[in-house]
Amino acid sequence: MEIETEMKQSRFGRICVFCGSSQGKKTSYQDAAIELGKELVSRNIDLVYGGGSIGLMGLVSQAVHDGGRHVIGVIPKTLMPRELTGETVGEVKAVADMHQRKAEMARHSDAFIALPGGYGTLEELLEVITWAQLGIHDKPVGLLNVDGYYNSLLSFIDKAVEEGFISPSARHIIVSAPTARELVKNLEEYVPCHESVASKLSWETEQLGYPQTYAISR
Ligand SMILES: CC(C)=CCNc1ncnc2c1ncn2[C@@H]1O[C@H](COP(=O)(O)O)[C@@H](O)[C@H]1O
Repeated sequence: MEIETEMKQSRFGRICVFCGSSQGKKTSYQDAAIELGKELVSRNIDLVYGGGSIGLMGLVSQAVHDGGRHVIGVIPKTLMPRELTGETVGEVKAVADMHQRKAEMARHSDAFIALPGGYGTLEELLEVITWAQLGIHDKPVGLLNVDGYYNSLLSFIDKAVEEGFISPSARHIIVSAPTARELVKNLEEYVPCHESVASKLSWETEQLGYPQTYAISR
């Protein structure tokens, strides 16, 4: 029988987490960030995130670090002073700006997960969904819908499908679940099925700075 602490096999080496630089008003958001960190640890997965110790970003990174997994914080030079974003646990990757930060976070990860957050989180989430739609990557994108926080976003996306602005196959890019355990399990089983407008290889150099021979997906 599988015991709770037993290490689960994962197809992912590293997952990038987008989340609020604030903690949110409900403790369930904070609990979910810690729970997600522990879920990654239990599956032997390392973390890539935006760096620093503020908000949910601090909670998830601390949980992964405390569990003994590697943490990479990708942080623009202008946000590096500790009084702005707090101390980053684990490895710090300094980048020139927010655009390079997102490319680096994507480049180093095998999947993406968004916890509750604000504009920054939404922007990061929608960008990796758009990149998946265009075929820049084929990495799974998960939404941790804690206490229905993202219900209205998911309804809006369904409306965009109904109104003909998002194709039904592109709707399936987003994998959502209410708990970290269910979400990571669903991401492990995810098979990309949307059609992309350009081959992955042709985008790798342009968007992610890869040489053509480098394989993004593991
Ligand atoms: C006032 C000040 C300098 C705050 C520092 N603020 C930040 N520090 C680190 N990452 C951030 C910050 N603001 C946005 N981000 C990025 O955007 C997301 C959080 O933005 P938000 O709180 O959801 O909108 C994170 O995933 C992170 O990658």
